[in-house]
Amino acid sequence: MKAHIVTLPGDGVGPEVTAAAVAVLQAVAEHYDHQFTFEEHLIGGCAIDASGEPLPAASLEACKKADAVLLGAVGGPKWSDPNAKVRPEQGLLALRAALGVYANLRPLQVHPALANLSPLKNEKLKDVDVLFVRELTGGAYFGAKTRTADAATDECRYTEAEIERVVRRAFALARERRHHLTSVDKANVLETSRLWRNVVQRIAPEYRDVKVEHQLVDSMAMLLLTQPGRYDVVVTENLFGDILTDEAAALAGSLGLLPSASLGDGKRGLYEPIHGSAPDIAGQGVANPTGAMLSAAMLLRHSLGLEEEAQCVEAAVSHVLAHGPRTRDVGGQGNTAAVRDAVLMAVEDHASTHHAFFAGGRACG
Ligand SMILES: NC(=O)c1ccc[n+]([C@@H]2O[C@H](COP(=O)([O-])OP(=O)(O)OC[C@H]3O[C@@H](n4cnc5c(N)ncnc54)[C@H](O)[C@@H]3O)[C@@H](O)[C@H]2O)c1
Ligand SMILES: CC(C)[C@H](C(=O)O)[C@@H](O)C(=O)O
Ligand SMILES: [Mg+2]
Repeated sequence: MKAHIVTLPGDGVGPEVTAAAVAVLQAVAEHYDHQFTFEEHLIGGCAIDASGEPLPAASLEACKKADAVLLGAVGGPKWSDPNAKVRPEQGLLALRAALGVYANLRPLQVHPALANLSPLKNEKLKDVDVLFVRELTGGAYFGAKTRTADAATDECRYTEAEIERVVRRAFALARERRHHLTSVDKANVLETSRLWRNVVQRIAPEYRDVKVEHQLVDSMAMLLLTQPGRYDVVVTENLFGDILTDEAAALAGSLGLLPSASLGDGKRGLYEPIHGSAPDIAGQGVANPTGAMLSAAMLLRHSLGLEEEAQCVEAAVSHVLAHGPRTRDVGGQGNTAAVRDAVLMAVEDHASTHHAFFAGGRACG
């Protein structure tokens, strides 16, 4: 198939991990006879430096015309002055809003080879398989903001329609998985959370085969660490989802491991690892590219409908996590390039094993 992919490497380690993810997509194209074209654009701090804007019009226009968008990370100390008029993160938020990608899927699994890195020893970590569905285009991130000399506000606003579309997406995903949905809110305090809970309760009867539970976000933060194996799909609002998924990354062993897919109503999606620009390691070539490469797998699955190819990339990444090389955040000494090259070889192995075995079929892994 033909697909046009816009890449937005961004800042810090963003370009380092995005290059690895693009290499994986190029390997998939080569081994499965697809034609993927790539077009790189600016976003974030590098875009501010070049044009004064965190999301230049040319970048947004290119994303709107693409089949999928692959993003690295934005931000860094150079642009983090709290009094700055323009910030890299505004570019990312504007892009998510403009693409209408309201459902941010963030899967969490714990690779058996990394279980020793997890803070949990008492849980069967191999049973951990959680899909977070984070609302991505509403809440405090997008509400009105005010600032006076000695006070500031961030309005947290949700409409029923905004809640309903992401909750329906989460129910549908629960149906494809283990039929269990946990809705996380702060309904004991926040009006937006009471509306959120009302919407979940109203919709639930349409999905009788899905068991629903409500959990307050503070206790959820604790339960995620003590009983992660009991969760299937977890749906929550924007800010809670941001925080809980970095916590989830600690369970997996590193923030560098987790991917994400941001989806709207169409096929086009925005794919990015959940981590940031990691200024403390940027430029050293040691960033873990796993989250970015698994985001590329999600791109193949959700925007291009290439499930077998997605599974091939996931199997290749899993193979390399098991056998190395690994980056130092996950206990290894390998650099980004070494991990990338090992994954590329594993993709080739999987693809060619399959072709030899099935004489031209396309399954892999
Ligand atoms: N999607 C995004 O673009 C995104 C996401 C989160 C943070 N940010 C931005 O990134 C900047 C830095 O934020 P932060 O330091 O709080 O979070 P961060 O995710 O950049 O880094 C947190 C810690 O995790 C480590 N880490 C992150 N990614 C890694 C990887 N791939 N491999 C190995 N280690 C990795 C870092 O070295 C650091 O120690 C901020 O400007 C923030 O706004 C951007
Ligand atoms: C950089 C920032 C705006 C972003 C968010 O909070 O959504 C990041 O933390 C993420 O998780 O993608
Ligand atoms: Mg975050």
